[in-house]
Amino acid sequence: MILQVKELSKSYGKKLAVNKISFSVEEGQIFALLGPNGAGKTTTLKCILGLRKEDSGKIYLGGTYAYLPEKKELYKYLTVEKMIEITQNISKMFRKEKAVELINDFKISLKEKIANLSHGMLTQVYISLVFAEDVDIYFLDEPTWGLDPLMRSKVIELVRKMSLEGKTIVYTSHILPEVEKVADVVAIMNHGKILELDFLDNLKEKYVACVVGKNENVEGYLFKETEKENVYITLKEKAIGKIEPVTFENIFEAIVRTDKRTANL
Ligand SMILES: Nc1ncnc2c1ncn2[C@@H]1O[C@H](COP(=O)(O)OP(=O)(O)OP(=O)(O)O)[C@@H](O)[C@H]1O
Repeated sequence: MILQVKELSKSYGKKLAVNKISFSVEEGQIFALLGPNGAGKTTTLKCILGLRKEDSGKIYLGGTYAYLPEKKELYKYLTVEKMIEITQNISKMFRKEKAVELINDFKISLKEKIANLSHGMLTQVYISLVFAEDVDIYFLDEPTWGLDPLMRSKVIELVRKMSLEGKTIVYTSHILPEVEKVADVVAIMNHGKILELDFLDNLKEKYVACVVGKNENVEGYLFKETEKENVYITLKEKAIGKIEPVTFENIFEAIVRTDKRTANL
């Protein structure tokens, strides 16, 4: 195990941003932390990286790491080339040739000023700088935010390649089809809690939708209501009535929309 988080909590004043969450990540795994805005994903990453001090809980991080923050900001008045040079001077693990190769792959000129890059291009430069670090674990906070579909695929391809090389990836995202393409394990967060944590394949396997009459009660997440029927998303063994398959998106939506306590799972 390369990362273990145990009972981590963090508040900002009265706001409980992360509420006793636990998970662990194995070497070489791609671990996706999912959840709607404000779920507590960034705070979790920041506590792991020591950028925020947790209120309670234990964190074990057993390797070198690099971090792609949610706010992708680089020094505006430098060129991409200068940015690479500076990064090389401050980081022992940085491989200049790798950064240049990745930036060339994204078809961005090394002579370009950071200020002239579009949001997507800036993200690509930042991702290249992060992946050029020869570390054990990469923490990526919304690495594909603001990228067009082609570029998103490219980044996801990179994530997969790094994982094949034995690197560990922990990343946050809102984009479920993309997560589905690449993640080994997913943790679904809402209101500071992890509501579901499993291998993606297990998760898709263990839930089904069941359609029951209005007066029937199912232990599960109420997903849809029609005049005559209710549709629940529930664990296979708890399902009654007419059973239908569900997509990962359905499962995510149901878990995030319904409070776990009312779901009785
Ligand atoms: N510096 C801060 N001061 C006060 N409250 C904060 C601060 N940072 C985050 N929060 C609050 O903590 C909660 C969790 O925020 P966090 O940024 O961790 O969520 P997130 O899941 O990363 O959201 P998003 O997907 O929108 O980036 C939110 O309610 C947010 O408003």
